Amino acid sequence: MIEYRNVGMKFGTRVILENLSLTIKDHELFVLVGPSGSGKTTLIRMINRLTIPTSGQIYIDGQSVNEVDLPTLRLSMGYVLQTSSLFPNLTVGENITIQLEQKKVSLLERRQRATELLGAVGLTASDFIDRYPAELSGGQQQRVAIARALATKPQLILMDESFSALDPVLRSQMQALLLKLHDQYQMTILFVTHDMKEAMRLGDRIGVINEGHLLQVGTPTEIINYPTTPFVTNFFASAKPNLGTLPDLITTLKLKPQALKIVPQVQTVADVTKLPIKEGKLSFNFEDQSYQLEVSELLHYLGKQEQHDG
Ligand SMILES: Nc1ncnc2c1ncn2[C@@H]1O[C@H](COP(=O)(O)OP(=O)(O)OP(=O)(O)O)[C@@H](O)[C@H]1O
Repeated sequence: MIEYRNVGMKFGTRVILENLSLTIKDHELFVLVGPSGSGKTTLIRMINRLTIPTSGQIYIDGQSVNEVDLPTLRLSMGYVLQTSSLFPNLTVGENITIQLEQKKVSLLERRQRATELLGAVGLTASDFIDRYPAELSGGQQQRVAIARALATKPQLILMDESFSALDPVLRSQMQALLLKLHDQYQMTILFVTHDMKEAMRLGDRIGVINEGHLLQVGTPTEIINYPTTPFVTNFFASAKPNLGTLPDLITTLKLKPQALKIVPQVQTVADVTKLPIKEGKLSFNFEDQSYQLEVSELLHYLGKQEQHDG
């Protein structure tokens, strides 16, 4: 469990964070979301002591991070940044296992672990293990960075805008990969992003931060349905379609009609009754994403379309 207790941060006379308290539970994927400059990076860096708060304390499992010896603290967690932080002079395999080398794990074991981790992040070990970072695409580099963060089987992974530099398709694939890895390894993940849609997709819980103030903490459903401030309402307004609502479906259908089996089926209101619907929702997968569509919305849309066509 990670606890921020009354944390404050000033740079000179500028107050960046004031009296912020937050608890992140074991095993959860917690997303800290907020606009640029709101204090997200400052907060995440306090956990591995890259930034020292000017007031308050951070605790991991009840122990202040200040009390842990720095190399031990950093070795105990993975850290994935926005752009590749791989060492250019080391191969992919060496990059992944660098912390294991520090822990004096044998070369054979390191090689085995790198092979296993490359598989976990969707890269064929025989193709990638001996390549250098410059020989990889941006997306592949981020996969390797994630593999490296997993190498010591940490209980905690910090991710700071880790997918922000990727194009939308790759970003979506990486989000799906992260959800899969989280499911598989059950580590605690603190993920920082300024993208509300990414927050909605990834977060077990989301913390919304603006100008150094934590405005609301809740599940994606709570945040969308019960925003407690106008800022949260407005910030998430554009995130709604990505939850699988109708505009999202329509965009998807128009782009790739052949990819969705339901396309030819749904032309009129009557067609909806023939679809496999559970508890008022139509579920389907498309490009690694799961969509759930409220049937009432679909009917509403089709009703409008029929009127329009008529
Ligand atoms: N070393 C520093 N010295 C002075 N001001 C700083 C320093 N680091 C961060 N800040 C300021 O603190 C505020 C919060 O920065 P931070 O990087 O935490 O925001 P952020 O939410 O992560 O933004 P972004 O999404 O753009 O990375 C910003 O106004 C920034 O200018």
